[in-house]
Amino acid sequence: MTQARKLAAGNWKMNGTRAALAELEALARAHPNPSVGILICPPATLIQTASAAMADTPVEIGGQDCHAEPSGTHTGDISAEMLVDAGATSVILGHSERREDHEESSEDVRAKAKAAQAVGLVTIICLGESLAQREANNTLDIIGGQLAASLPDSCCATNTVVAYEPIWAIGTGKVPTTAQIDEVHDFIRTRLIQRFGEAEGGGIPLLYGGSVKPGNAAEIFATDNVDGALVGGASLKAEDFSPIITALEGSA
Ligand SMILES: O=C[C@H](O)COP(=O)(O)O
Repeated sequence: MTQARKLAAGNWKMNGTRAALAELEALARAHPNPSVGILICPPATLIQTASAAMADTPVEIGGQDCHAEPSGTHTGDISAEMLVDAGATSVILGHSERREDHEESSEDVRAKAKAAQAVGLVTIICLGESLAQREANNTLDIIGGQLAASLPDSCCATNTVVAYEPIWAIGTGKVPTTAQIDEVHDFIRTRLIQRFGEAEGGGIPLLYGGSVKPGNAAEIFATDNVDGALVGGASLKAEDFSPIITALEGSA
């Protein structure tokens, strides 16, 4: 049985304009007193408005990336301090779409995580294997390598969340079996405890991400060492994300 806190996190990716804030309002109305954490990571343009709109609600707002440097000549980038200034409490780092689109390495992710944790952000660090890597039976090697290199030594139960997102399950409707999720989450938990100790490593929430929907959430949340989800497409509409939150609240 996991000792980590539970979290339902939504990653809006490059979706949403101000009109989408109505979905946040609806989500907050549906969950005035949730027993799990609720986080939405909208595009950067909406962080300040969204955090102001959610100020008196349990819904927290996060970023989708940050730069490793605090300031400087980095056109188009956003620092961790800027996210905090805009009202973010968390930041997603190392999502496979950033690792691929922006050629981010695990070392880049670790530098960003250090910068984010230094200003008080919770870092949601993403790991995941490709279909080719899974089919070659390399999943645990890949995940182990990404985990070791992406997490700085400053990680602990209160400033870190790890999200396992098999790349082949993202936005595809394909979901691993619960046995496959269980194997990877158990492996990550064991490595976290080996590195950070029972209290800290055992307390870091482990999220599953990849085609989580209202119809499969309860089964996924019943899996050992699954403390929540990082949800893409189904987090864009309150009517889809709300039952996922409710399923997490109902999980043991
Ligand atoms: O960050 C979220 C993941 O990439 C999952 O996306 P998805 O729920 O649309 O498959």
